[in-house]
Amino acid sequence: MGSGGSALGTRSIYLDLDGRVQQVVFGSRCSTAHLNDLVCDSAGINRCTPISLIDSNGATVSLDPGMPYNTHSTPYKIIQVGTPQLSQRDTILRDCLSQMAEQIASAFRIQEQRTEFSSRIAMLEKRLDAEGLKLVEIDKCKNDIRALKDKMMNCPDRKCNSNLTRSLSVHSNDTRGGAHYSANRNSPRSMSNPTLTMACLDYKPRTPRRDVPAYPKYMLSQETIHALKQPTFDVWQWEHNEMLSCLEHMFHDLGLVSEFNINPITLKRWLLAVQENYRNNPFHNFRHCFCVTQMMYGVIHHCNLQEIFTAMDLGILMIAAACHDLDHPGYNNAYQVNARTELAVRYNDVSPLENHHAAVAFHILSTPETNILSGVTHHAFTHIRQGVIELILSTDMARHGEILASFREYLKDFDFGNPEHMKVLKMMLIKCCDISNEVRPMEVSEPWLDCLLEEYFMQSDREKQEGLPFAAFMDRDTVTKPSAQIGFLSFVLIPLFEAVSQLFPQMEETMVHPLRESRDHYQELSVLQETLSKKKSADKVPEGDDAK
Ligand SMILES: Nc1nc2c(ncn2[C@@H]2O[C@H](COP(=O)(O)O)[C@@H](O)[C@H]2O)c(=O)[nH]1
Ligand SMILES: [Mg+2]
Ligand SMILES: [Zn+2]
Repeated sequence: MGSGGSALGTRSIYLDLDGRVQQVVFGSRCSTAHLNDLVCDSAGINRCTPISLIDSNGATVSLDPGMPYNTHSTPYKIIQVGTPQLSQRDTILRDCLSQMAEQIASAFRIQEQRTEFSSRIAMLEKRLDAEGLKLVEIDKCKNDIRALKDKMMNCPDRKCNSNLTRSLSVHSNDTRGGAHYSANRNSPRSMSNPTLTMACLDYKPRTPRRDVPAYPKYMLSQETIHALKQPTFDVWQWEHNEMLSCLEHMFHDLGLVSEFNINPITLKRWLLAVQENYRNNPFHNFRHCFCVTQMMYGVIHHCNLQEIFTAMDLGILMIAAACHDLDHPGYNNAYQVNARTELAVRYNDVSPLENHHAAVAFHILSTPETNILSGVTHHAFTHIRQGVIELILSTDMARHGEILASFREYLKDFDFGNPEHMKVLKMMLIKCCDISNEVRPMEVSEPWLDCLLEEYFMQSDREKQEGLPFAAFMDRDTVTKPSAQIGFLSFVLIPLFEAVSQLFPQMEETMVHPLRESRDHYQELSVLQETLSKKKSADKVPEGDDAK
């Protein structure tokens, strides 16, 4: 083998690169690493690739500056012996590149996932569409959740826009000491949600969340006891627990507790259950239940109904009044029918709400702890049940004309001994109490109108949103207080009370007169509003038009 040395201190080796011979020249003081790089560069392979040289005899030659020389005719072959060993810089570069690659891949994966999610959502939407109403139901749920949140913020069961002064009082220890009922304005049932009721075909009434402790006997002041019997009673000044105490007093006072052999604790539990099964709708809430029952109690005293009705009938009137709007969802029968809710489907569009109120009433009475009728005979229970159902069903205003017409017929020769006459009289009485807000003083009745319109507007807003028919009298764009009341007073309330007052003339002064006054008030208000709006339009006429 000849020496690859030179006078300049350089050396050279020959490489066989796929049959082509290449000379590599390097300095005599070149490092092994540098020589490695030179060989790799000549062969066009990565400098990091571990290589070995093989001589013409097949022997391995170590790659270092002192390696044996060779000639053009005995070139070394290059063998790659492993994966490249990376320099630190290359390692960093490789890591960066692999991270970038990973990110690009994951971006692609995200895109793929997005596409997959989109198609899955589209599939679900298709399925929901295919299942028709369910999509609407889900929307309703969402709206209801929104409405519930609004309601929680606004505390709806309240006295609307009214600032009444306390004219009546409750003895300080009768309800507020905690030993009695606790106020429960914002119970979790505070939702206007027909969907939830509708979804629950086997309605389970709420049971009182607290048991009734042994408590000191309630003490209503004499003033309150007296005021409770009047239609002028200020129903806005009482907390729920106070209203419960008042209701309790009424049942005791009418002798129903002894007549029905009611355990006083069971009465308290029943009242709590009734309260808890009213929702916090703007209008159809526990306070409305209280108003109707208090008016019934007032009418019983005012018209001496104890003389013409049995205790059982009085019980039927009072229980029906307290239960007549149980679990009202805040949307009327027209909505139930048009929206084809579960209630409408369940009751074949026939008074779905009233049927539901009655069913809830008897669910409550089917629970031993809240069954105020557990002490009566089987026969008496059946009679009371029939009477209460009849009365609650008669509160459907769709039956107003029919019931009033029957009563007018019987009035021609009214017979207090005729069960059919008495049944229709009871229907008339609960109907009167149900819509009696306008009988009350203006400062009590007007906030109720605000509440009623609030509930109406909620319904028509929803009907518009759901593409359902909506009633003009519920439309916020057209209704005013006078427009809501003049017709209702003239054609519904006054004729109704006038008919009953033919049997009980004492109602003329206490109830029919206030109704006429209210009608006159709203008629005056209507004229005033019209004049004002005409003046407003006139003021808007441009000056140039005046000159004409
Ligand atoms: N325009 C008015 N409508 C009234 C008023 N008070 C009651 N009503 C309507 O009657 C029903 C009564 O049935 P309910 O069992 O639902 O309470 C009520 O829904 C209203 O539609 C009134 O003062 N003005
Ligand atoms: Mg009702
Ligand atoms: Zn009612």
